Amino acid sequence: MSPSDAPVRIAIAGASGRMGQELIAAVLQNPAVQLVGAFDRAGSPSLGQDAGVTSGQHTSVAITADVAQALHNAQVFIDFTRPEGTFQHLEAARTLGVKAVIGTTGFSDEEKTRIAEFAAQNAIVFAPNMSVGVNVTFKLLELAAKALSTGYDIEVIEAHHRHKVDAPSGTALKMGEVLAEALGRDLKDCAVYERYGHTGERDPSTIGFSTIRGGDIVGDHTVLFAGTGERIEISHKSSSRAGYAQGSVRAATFLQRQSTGLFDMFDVLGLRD
Ligand SMILES: NC(=O)C1=CN([C@@H]2O[C@H](COP(=O)(O)OP(=O)(O)OC[C@H]3O[C@@H](n4cnc5c(N)ncnc54)[C@H](OP(=O)(O)O)[C@@H]3O)[C@@H](O)[C@H]2O)C=CC1
Ligand SMILES: O=C(O)C1=N[C@H](C(=O)O)C[C@H](O)C1
Repeated sequence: MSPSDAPVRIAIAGASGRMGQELIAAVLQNPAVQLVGAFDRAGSPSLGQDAGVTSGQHTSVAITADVAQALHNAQVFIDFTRPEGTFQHLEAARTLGVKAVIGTTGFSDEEKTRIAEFAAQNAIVFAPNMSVGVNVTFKLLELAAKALSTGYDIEVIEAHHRHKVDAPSGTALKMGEVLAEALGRDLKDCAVYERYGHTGERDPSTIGFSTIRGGDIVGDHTVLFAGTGERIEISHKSSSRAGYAQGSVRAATFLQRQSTGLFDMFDVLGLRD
């Protein structure tokens, strides 16, 4: 086996989280990658457990709160945590030369700039949605927005589980950016995130966002183009988290061919124009 064929050595941040567990399962079943580290924050009840426990597998990797120890043998770490955690992990990874796949959402614009600065040293894939289907949906939205640029009001509607802490979802915001760019607008100027009371008539230049939170909804996104006498809806619905995890593993193997730079799933999937 040549070094380039060797499995990519992966560490998982937020190892006991919903995505952390899904990622560990995806890594354990994919021979192109190898689990070498799993970490979670201090105080997590999962510390010391075998990382494979939820997948029903025994691994030689125990979940630790020691980020440097979890990263020391890794080539890439995959982070689905919270923005403040992601930056702590990026700091540790910088000194060790470890690349990153970041799926965490809820970053401010200033924080996104900081991620780009980290990527100048070690390559990063950063995307609010790692599923192939959602990234293809972004392309469909671009096409639809260009074709329906006048006479159609655009609304982005998203629904997620009751535990989600950020709104609108990172995916919904990215959809807004794709739509605004296709229409030659700036999302900052045309997004409407709230409506209440006497709102006045709808401004046709706006892109509206609606957020639903409840139960165990994995992640639904719909963009509505509402015209006169017709409506077009483009929807993506996730029924499990497997697609996010498999996309993340694909992103980690993509990083094998990159030393520095900031990438997203369009780069990983070959969808960039
Ligand atoms: N890009 C994509 O495709 C997707 C992105 N996401 C995003 O991934 C993130 C995680 O989602 P999900 O797995 O559902 O969330 P969970 O809350 O289930 O998991 C988050 C994990 O990160 C840990 N964590 C929380 N805060 C910190 C911190 N400050 N430092 C270090 N670790 C921390 C949690 O530990 P503890 O339990 O102790 O709090 C937990 O282990 C969200 O931002 C979500 O939007 C989710 C799905 C797909
Ligand atoms: O928190 C989640 O669950 C999800 N978060 C991502 C987002 O904010 O877009 C991706 C997916 O929708 C699931």
